[in-house]
Amino acid sequence: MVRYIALKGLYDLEKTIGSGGFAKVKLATHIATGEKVAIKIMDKISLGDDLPRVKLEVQALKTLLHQHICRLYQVIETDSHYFMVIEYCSGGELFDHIGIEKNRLSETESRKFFRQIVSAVAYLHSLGYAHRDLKPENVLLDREENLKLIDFGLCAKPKNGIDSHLQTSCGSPTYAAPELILGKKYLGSEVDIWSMGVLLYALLCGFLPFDDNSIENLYRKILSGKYDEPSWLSSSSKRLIRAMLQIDPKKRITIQELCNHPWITAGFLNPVSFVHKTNFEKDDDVLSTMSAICGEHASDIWRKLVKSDRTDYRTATYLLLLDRKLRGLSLRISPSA
Ligand SMILES: O=C(Nc1ccc2c(c1)CNCC2)c1ccc(F)cc1
Repeated sequence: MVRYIALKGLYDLEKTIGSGGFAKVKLATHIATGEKVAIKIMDKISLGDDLPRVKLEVQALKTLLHQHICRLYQVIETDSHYFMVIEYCSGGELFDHIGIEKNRLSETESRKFFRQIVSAVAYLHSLGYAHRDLKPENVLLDREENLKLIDFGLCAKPKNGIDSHLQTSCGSPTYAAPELILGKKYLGSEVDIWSMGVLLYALLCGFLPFDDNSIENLYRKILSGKYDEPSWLSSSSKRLIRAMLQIDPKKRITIQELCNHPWITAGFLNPVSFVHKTNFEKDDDVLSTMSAICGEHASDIWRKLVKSDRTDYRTATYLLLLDRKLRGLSLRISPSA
């Protein structure tokens, strides 16, 4: 096992659970609490001019506190690497959960997951962010099958707010909106709606609305806006998918309309909503557990936490203990911490 000095005494690295373009994700144990975490390891050389994406993702994840967005616990930077310690999603990718045999979900199960995606994206947009890379690989499940969005490396927070235009072409074409692949100016909120339409279609159908091995054919299909509507789709599902996969972004359903759409609210008492959290709450049990071990007063620990940049080991320990408490587990911490 490759040893990283920067993690010594803090995290024990285990198996690799993902590897993308310039990042490798490894399962690890946070030594002080014994909790599992995912550590995204990026070496600065292979990052190249993608380096700003890391800072963007860190800034976004530090701000975003939502039950369906993967939590950032700690960031460690060395001369050669970045380590992002993120919430571990032991259920892996949602679409692996759908599995091969079933290959698609029922309307009810699709709705359960899709409402969680809509809640996370509505929260993102309310803070002026757009994800811009919504795709199955970025939708994971935790141990309780709660959905978690990851990979905010492409997210954007346009300086003049979510309604100002972006231009950078990014994300994978299969899930990209027509205006994005045409290189037009686009609104992050509108391209996220299109990508969520592709995700909803994949949940309900078990395959993609636009797919082709040749990039030109794929583009042609996306720009045509034509896709199959399998017989098993209800008319309400078809109406919602059509409203999301509108070629003209101005005709596309908005995130607010989506939260209240009849298909989304069917069987539920209320529209999709989200809580506007941007600061974590003070928890006295967690603070007293930490103070019992490290000898500092709980009030001092909290003061340092609030003043910190929220990406140090103390923050990770606090948040992981808070997660344990919210899961009804005992608050234990090993003395070596
Ligand atoms: O937990 C993550 N990935 C993960 C976890 C479990 C499994 C996988 C990925 C894939 N194989 C099945 C088990 C994860 C969490 C945060 C992140 F930014 C990137 C990845």
